[in-house]
Amino acid sequence: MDPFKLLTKGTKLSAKSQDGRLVVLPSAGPAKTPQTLAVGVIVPEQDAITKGTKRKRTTSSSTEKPLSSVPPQVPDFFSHGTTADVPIVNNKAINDIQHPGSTDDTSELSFVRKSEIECQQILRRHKIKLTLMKSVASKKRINGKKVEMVQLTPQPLEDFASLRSRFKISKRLAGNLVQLGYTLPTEVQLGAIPLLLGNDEDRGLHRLPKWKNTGKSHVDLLSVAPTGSGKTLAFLIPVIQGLLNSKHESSTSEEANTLNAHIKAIILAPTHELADQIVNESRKLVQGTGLKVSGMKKGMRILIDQDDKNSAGEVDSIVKADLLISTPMALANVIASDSSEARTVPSIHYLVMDEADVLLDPLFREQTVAIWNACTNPGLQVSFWSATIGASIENLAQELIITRRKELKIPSKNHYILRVIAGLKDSAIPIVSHRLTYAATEQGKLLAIRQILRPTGFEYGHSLRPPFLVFTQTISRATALHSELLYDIPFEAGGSNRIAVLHSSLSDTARSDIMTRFRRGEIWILITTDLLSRGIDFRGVNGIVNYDIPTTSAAYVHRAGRTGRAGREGGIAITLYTKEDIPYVKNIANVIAASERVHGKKSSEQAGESLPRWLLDALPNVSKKTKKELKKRGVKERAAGFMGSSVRISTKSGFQRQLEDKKKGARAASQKKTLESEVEAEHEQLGSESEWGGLED
Ligand SMILES: Nc1ncnc2c1ncn2[C@@H]1O[C@H](COP(=O)(O)OP(=O)(O)OP(=O)(O)O)[C@@H](O)[C@H]1O
Repeated sequence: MDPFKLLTKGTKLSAKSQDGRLVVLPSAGPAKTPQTLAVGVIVPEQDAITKGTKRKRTTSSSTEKPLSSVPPQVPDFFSHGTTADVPIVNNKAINDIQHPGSTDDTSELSFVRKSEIECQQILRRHKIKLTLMKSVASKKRINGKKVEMVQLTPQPLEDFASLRSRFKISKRLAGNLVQLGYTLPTEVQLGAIPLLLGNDEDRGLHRLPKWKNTGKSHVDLLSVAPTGSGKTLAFLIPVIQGLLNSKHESSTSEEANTLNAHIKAIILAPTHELADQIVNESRKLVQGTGLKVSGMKKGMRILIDQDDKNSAGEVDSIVKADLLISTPMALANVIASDSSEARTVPSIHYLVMDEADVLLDPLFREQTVAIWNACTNPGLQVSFWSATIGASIENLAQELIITRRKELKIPSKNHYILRVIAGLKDSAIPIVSHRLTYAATEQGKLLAIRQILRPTGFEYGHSLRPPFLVFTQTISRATALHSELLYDIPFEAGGSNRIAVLHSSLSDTARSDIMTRFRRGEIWILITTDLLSRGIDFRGVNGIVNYDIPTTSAAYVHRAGRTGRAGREGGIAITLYTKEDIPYVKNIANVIAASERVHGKKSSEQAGESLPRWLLDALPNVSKKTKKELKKRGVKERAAGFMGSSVRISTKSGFQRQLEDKKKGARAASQKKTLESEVEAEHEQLGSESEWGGLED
């Protein structure tokens, strides 16, 4: 049966294949656990999480129930925090958290610290590594020796319920987490939240030689964790709790009104789409807390000048929010264009950089650093988050932290730069099935994508079902591919309405309209550029197609990471490559091989994957120079402005095109000839008419 026809009838797909077998639907289905890296972990069942009863010992692979026992699942494409994705939660627990005093207060629960060995075991099982970074460690000269990096053992966060008992987070925030269905932290949350919310003992800093207990040390954090592993929540919980603490403190001081008009935290993200998504996530978490979250919009101002105050001493025209989320460009422009002399935002206590490697890439670096420099508060905590942070970006981040502190004369005593890594650094998500497919030519790629759209011998779990994303190298290629595929979806399945193109040349309104329609499931195939490759969380996306190869391995990691979110299995990442791509494709093959090794597939041939050992060996290595050029310009034959026809997106072959051009030329010539002869005839007629002289009265 045509999958499109099936989907138009509604989203209530039966989980049975044609032969009547029960099948696991791809990543649109609910995740068993958001923890994707753990081995031999005790995974509490949902009931056990909320009722505190049954526990089950299992491994990540053994958590899978046998196929026959998987209950039929209803794909709920793109649902965001709706019932299909949210585990069953205990209403009593919500009530306890939201209505203090009505029953036992969870904050009364005492937290028992684990021994260092127990902590080490948990961290090892979850593949979490915490390091005190070189820049600070070497300065401290531990035991008189210059140390490169020091490994720390923090107290991990094992469940969200302990956020109240351990860190005394607000009842509202804890209640919102329960209501949104968050019970079990993902690996990055398990490792990073205690570092940001806790004290030196939680961070493991107290075990450092020469450590002096001066209360809570100041930490800045670099965090590297796989795509879809919940980094957003890992930075939002500590920031929101920090804002609530400072709101509570300032409400008792005289400056309360003025202080409350100031923004205290900034989150930077590279695209509007990602910034909007973080705004939405934050708003859900701050509900009922009294905190205000704002996304940066045109015409907003953030700096406070005395002139801005009206007669009542209130501040007009200034965005009144505790947390501001923006792209670097929008915010840097606002700061630069402000009329006040200082152009600093001293009220900022938290600066979060999501997709930090892009924000510190030359493309955005100037704006990002300008914003950072404007944050002059000595207590500023800065954190960097991404699935890929290379060594050069790590070093740059440390350098910038240290230089800023020196310039502002902030003492470095008790200041630490920490790094948390979940899983294998800079690698592609292992629960996704990665396929590298040779398509030979552009024509081959078109045929391949058409086959993906209309698969023959369709089988659940093997073919890529809509909804999915298709990535191209440039805007013009995205547009060309869209026009080419526009009528490929059968009319009964919604036809051309089901396929759309999204890129940065579209207006903001058009972009957000397409995003909404894709999230709602109205659009099934979204053709885009790298604009959507980072951070965007479409829960129900079944896979991605790299129509054009990504130009860096990091880009591959992020594009592939749009599927397999929060532990959802069954996602597919297909990369089509042509003969032009062969010199560059080894990068991607290496990332895939590393990811499959993480997933325990020792030999991909054995595992039946599409990346056999011989291919990996046969592909040429990519030189550093080529990598650089590729990053800058992409595959040059596909770059904007390249005139060659061999890489044009079109079903027609060059020969066919030539024939058509010839025919067109001949038709035009014959039309011209006809026109000329008609004109001539007309002239002749006019001539004869003039000779005739017309009728006389
Ligand atoms: N503890 C959790 N339990 C269940 N789901 C979670 C948990 N934490 C986050 N999620 C869900 O996981 C999905 C991915 O989260 P998020 O967008 O924060 O990932 P990310 O690590 O930032 O990914 P990327 O690197 O692609 O930006 C979201 O839908 C989020 O709601």
